[in-house]
Amino acid sequence: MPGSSDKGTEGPACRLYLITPPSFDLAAFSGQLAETLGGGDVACLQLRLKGPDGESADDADIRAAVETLMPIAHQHEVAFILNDRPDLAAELGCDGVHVGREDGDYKSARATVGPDAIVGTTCHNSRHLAMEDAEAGADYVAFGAFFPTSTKQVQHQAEIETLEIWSETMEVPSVAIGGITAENCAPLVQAGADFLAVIGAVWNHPDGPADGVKAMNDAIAAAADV
Ligand SMILES: Cc1ncc(COP(=O)(O)OP(=O)(O)O)c(N)n1
Ligand SMILES: Cc1ncsc1CCOP(=O)(O)O
Ligand SMILES: [Mg+2]
Repeated sequence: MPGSSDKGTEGPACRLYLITPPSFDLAAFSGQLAETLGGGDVACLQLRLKGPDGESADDADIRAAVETLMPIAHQHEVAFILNDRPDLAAELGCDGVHVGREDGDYKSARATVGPDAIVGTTCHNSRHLAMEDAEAGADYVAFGAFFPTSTKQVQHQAEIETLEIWSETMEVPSVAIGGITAENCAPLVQAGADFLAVIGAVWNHPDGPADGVKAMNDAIAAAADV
């Protein structure tokens, strides 16, 4: 993972993992994305075109979004990760892919995208699943949902203790997700999360998404400073 946890060495111990809004007008969103990524530190951007009920955009819309948005991410030195689709990630040259438990397993994602791409997996609240994927070679493991969210109908809640034990015992970076905001993120940072993945906290920020990035950066820095 880009700039992943440098606990005890240099650089931030926890960084922002930004996920796109569930839908957007591509022309308008590309300008907004550039402005947003200019708002502060973002480690990676995940393209996730998917509504709260799990309905995904069609392949043509995903392809068009990757072709337009990946260069913008790269101009800001932000890694570009595609949700759910190792096949399209490989075809389109994305930096990585995120796969959940219903998106095929880690090994087949890795076989599709190759050895150099980032592969992250959803592990809900399970250190067992995370350990299996980490040992198989996953670049990060994601735990969640930590807080209530209206962005996705979630079936699993995660506990801060899961993150704490993971960060004390394992080297593979962890991502925390689900209802995370600048106001509630401190315990996740202090539990050792390497990345905080957010949608609403940035895209629904009352002062706009660039301020949303800045607010998350400031909250992470403040929590890490305690
Ligand atoms: C970083 C990150 N973590 C978890 C998820 C959720 O993936 P999944 O469980 O497959 O659910 P969908 O996002 O596909 O609805 C994620 N996308 N990113
Ligand atoms: C994709 C996903 N997986 C678990 S919760 C969630 C939604 C995260 O969005 P938000 O940051 O708006 O709660
Ligand atoms: Mg998925």
